[in-house]
Amino acid sequence: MTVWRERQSLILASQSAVRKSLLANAGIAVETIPADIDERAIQQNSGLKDPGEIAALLACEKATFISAKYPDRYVVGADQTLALGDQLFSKPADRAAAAAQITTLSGQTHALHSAVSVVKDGVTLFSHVSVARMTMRALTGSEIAAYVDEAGDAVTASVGAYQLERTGVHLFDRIEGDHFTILGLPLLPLLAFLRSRNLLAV
Ligand SMILES: Nc1nc2c(ncn2[C@@H]2O[C@H](COP(=O)(O)OP(=O)(O)OP(=O)(O)O)[C@@H](O)[C@H]2O)c(=O)[nH]1
Repeated sequence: MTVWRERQSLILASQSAVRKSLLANAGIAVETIPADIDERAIQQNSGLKDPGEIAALLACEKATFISAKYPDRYVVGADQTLALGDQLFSKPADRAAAAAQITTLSGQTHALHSAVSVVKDGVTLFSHVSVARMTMRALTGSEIAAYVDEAGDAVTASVGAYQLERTGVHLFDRIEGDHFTILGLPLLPLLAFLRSRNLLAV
């Protein structure tokens, strides 16, 4: 059963398995076509410093890039940034970089900005950014090493070096914000927009 009313499926311009699963589990017919854009170059050329604005720009760029190749299709783009004060983090390159990043985040509260855009025929129909605040436990070196060993290479798959719904949950004392925002997709605002366009059956 699908709740998606369009004849053609929704396109998710993302390689993110968890973003796809969030949409598919909501009963939406979705296909993934990752956008091959240079995120770091776009970010640098924009001159933007605000983590929410950076996420919004990149989400829109991904959706627009794919929309140009798929006329008459609804395309969703998403992006997530992590900020500790003025410091922005990217996905750690390897386990050692993940351990160093977690050491920096330990005992502090960082912000995850997750942005989503919907583009059709090159027109941005919807754009939204949600924020979650993540308070990490004060972790010892051996606790961080044990976490990285347990989480494995998955630590390089997300900007925070954690998957909250898996081992990452052990890193936190407190979480403020919605679960989907933390996983990288402001799902509820996206569904509200799609519903407002009469694209959902529920
Ligand atoms: N499973 C899981 N994934 C997370 C979590 N937090 C962040 N992520 C993922 O980390 C990635 C954030 O990096 P992005 O650059 O936004 O997206 P990406 O994975 O590179 O994919 P693109 O959309 O193709 O750029 C996304 O795939 C998020 O879904 C989490 O707690 N759990």
